[in-house]
Amino acid sequence: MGTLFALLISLDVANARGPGLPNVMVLATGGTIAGTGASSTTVVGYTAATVGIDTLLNAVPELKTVANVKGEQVFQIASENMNNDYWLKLAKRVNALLAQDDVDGIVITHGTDTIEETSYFLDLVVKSRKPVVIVGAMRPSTAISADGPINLFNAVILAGSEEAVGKGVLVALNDQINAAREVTKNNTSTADTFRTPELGFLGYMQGNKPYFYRQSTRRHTADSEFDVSNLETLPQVDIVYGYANMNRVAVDAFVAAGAKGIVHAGVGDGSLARPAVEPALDEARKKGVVIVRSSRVGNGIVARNGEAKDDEHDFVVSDTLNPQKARILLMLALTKTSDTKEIQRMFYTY
Ligand SMILES: NC(=O)C[C@H](N)C(=O)O
Repeated sequence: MGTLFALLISLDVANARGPGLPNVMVLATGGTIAGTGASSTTVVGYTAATVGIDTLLNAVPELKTVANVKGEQVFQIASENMNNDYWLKLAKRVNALLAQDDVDGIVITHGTDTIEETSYFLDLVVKSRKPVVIVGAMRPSTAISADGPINLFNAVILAGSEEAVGKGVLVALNDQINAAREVTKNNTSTADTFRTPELGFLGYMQGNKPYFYRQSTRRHTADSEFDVSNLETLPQVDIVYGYANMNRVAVDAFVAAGAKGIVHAGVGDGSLARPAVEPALDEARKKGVVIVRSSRVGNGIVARNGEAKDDEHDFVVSDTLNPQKARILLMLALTKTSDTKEIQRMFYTY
C-alpha cells in the first residue's frame, strides 16, 4: 500500500514535468532545520547548524518518490550570521547549477532568521526561470514534531514543479508559499511564522502539490538587471532605526565607518526626526551617501514627497520594501549607479 501510494505520488509529479522525476538540487546552509537539541523536548535553546546535508536528506526517504535529489553543503551557519560574502557564494552556486540542463530546480535549506533577506537577494540576482525554493524550520531536527522534514519534502516538490517556474524565489514553510519580495518573519518561535502581511501568500502546498493563487507584479530573477557574477564584494549599506527621542549618533557613525548607503527605518510613513536626524542625513547625502526612506511599520507604501520632501533632500523612498529588504536592493543598485533617480526607478521596479 505504501509503495502504491509512493508510486502514485511520483506519477503525479512526473506528469507535471514530462517523463521521469524532476532533478532537484538541495543546497544546505545551516539553520534550525539542521539544528539539534539536548532532548526531544528542546525547542528553544538548541544549537543550530549542527547536522549536514546527508542527515537532512536521509531523514526524509520519501524525497526519492518525488524527485531525483542530490545534496550539497554550501556552508553551515546559523542564519543570524549571514553576510554579503555568503550571499555572493550562494548566488554564484545557484546560477551555476541552474545553467545545467540536468538541474530542474533548487531547494535551499536555511535558518529562518534571515530567510526573508536571502530570498530577496536571490530574487534579484538569480538568472533563471527555474524554481528556487528556500526552506527552513522553527524546531530543531531532534524535536517532537520537528517541522523540517515535511517542509523539506514540500520544498522539493515545489522546486520540481512546473507551477513554480517563473514565479521568482519562493519561501515555503508550514504548507504556505510566499514570494521573496514580500515575505517576512512574523513570530519569534511559532511554526507559522512566515507571512506576507496584507498582500497574502502566493499559495499553498496540499496533497503533495502546489496551488498558486497570485504572483508578484515586480521584476525578478531572469528579468532582473542585477548581476553578481563578477562581484567579490557588495557596497556597505546600513540601517538606522527610527524611534521617539532619536538622535543622530547612528547616522554619523555609519557615515564615518564608510557607508555608501543608509536605509532609514522611519516611524510611520518613513518620517525623519527633525531637527536631530534630517540634518544628519542631509550631510550624509552631501558626502555622496544614498539615503533611502523606509518604514519600521511593516506595511504600506512610503510616499515620495510625503512627510519628507524627497526631491529637495535628494532622498529615495523604499516603496513597500521593509528596511532589511530595502538594504539589499540599495546594495545591488549601488553596484550599478549612484544616480538617485535611477535608484528610485529601481525601487519602483523590483
Ligand atoms: N529557526 C531558525 O532557523 C533560527 C536560527 N537562529 C537561524 O536562523 O539559523
